[in-house]
Amino acid sequence: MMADDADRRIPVVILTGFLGAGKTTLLNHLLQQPEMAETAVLINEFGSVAVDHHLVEKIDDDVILLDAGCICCTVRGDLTRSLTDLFMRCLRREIKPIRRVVIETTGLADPSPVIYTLMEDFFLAERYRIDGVVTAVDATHGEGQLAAHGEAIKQVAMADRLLLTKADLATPEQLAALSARLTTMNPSAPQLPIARGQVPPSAILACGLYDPAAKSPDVAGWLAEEKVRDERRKAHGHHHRHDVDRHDAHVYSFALTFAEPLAWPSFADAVGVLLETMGERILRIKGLLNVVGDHKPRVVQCVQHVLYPYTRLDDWPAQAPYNDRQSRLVFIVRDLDQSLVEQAFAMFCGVRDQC
Ligand SMILES: Nc1nc2c(ncn2[C@@H]2O[C@H](COP(=O)(O)OP(=O)(O)OP(=O)(O)O)[C@@H](O)[C@H]2O)c(=O)[nH]1
Repeated sequence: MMADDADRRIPVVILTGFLGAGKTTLLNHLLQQPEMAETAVLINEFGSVAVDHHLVEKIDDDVILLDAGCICCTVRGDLTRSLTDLFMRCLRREIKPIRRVVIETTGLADPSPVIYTLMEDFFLAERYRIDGVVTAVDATHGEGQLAAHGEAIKQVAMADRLLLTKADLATPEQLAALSARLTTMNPSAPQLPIARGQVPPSAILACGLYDPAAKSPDVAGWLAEEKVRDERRKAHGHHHRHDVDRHDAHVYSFALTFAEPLAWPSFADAVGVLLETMGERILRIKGLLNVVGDHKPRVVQCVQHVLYPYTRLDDWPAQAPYNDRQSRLVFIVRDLDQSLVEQAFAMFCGVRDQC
């Protein structure tokens, strides 16, 4: 079934992709395009201290931050509430009309519960339709992530469009090998290599109604599993219980807060040593840093063993927790003891976590 002109439901794009694949970068580019006007954005993050919503350069305030935690586990109820609330606020004309919603999931999200919720929740399914699952795959780290993380496989298999990000950093051989791998996993999804998030909106919009039958047989199975989980949850009244079996229990997040401004060279040394010695176990680092001599907050990003060039925000966010101008770094790691990371910062920067 295709969405026709009579379908007045609000289209929802689900933007997914493994940790650090470039979802926020892509979103920032898209939201600058006139075709994307009147788009509400829902952002979900895994770490306890959210960073991404400060990095989305959106002029108005249609960016909604979902509760901390992963959208496919604890935050599902919050997704339903946020979309319901958004619709009702539009109806009551408390906010400008919206033409579309983009949901940026955490890099660890299994998209199936999000898809399931949008298709099966009675209130939502009457008012919203899935306009496509767009999956960003990091051309430089994608193959390793697909080999190590079941979530990355699901994100690819469920996609309507696959964006091979960081094409500027990948070799032609890397791109070709990744593309061949993606084709075997999801032959029907068009693939598009992109650099620095630069993709025309037409490449991600109007994918048609989400059709699990057009995907690999696994996809229908994952959605059926979701139904079973949902029924079990309802039967046991465990609406807010974390699905412990959904994520790899070895992967977890912690945040470090430093009260004193950091000297950039010492910080770079600490991160350099961490990435060199424990890079395999560091999936993602991101945060805002108060650097000696710099009035603007620096945005720090690492994906596995790569430290990306820092950027700056124009000003410190006015909202807590960042309004205290302390540096905060969120780590998503696999089997890595927080104390080892703390030791590196104590040794190189002479700072201790405040929490
Ligand atoms: N050179 C280059 N860097 C990129 C590209 N896309 C993203 N990056 C960088 O990669 C890092 C991670 O990008 P994000 O857009 O934050 O990735 P994400 O998928 O939103 O990350 P999570 O939300 O943590 O999963 C940032 O430092 C980006 O600047 C690209 O195409 N080329």
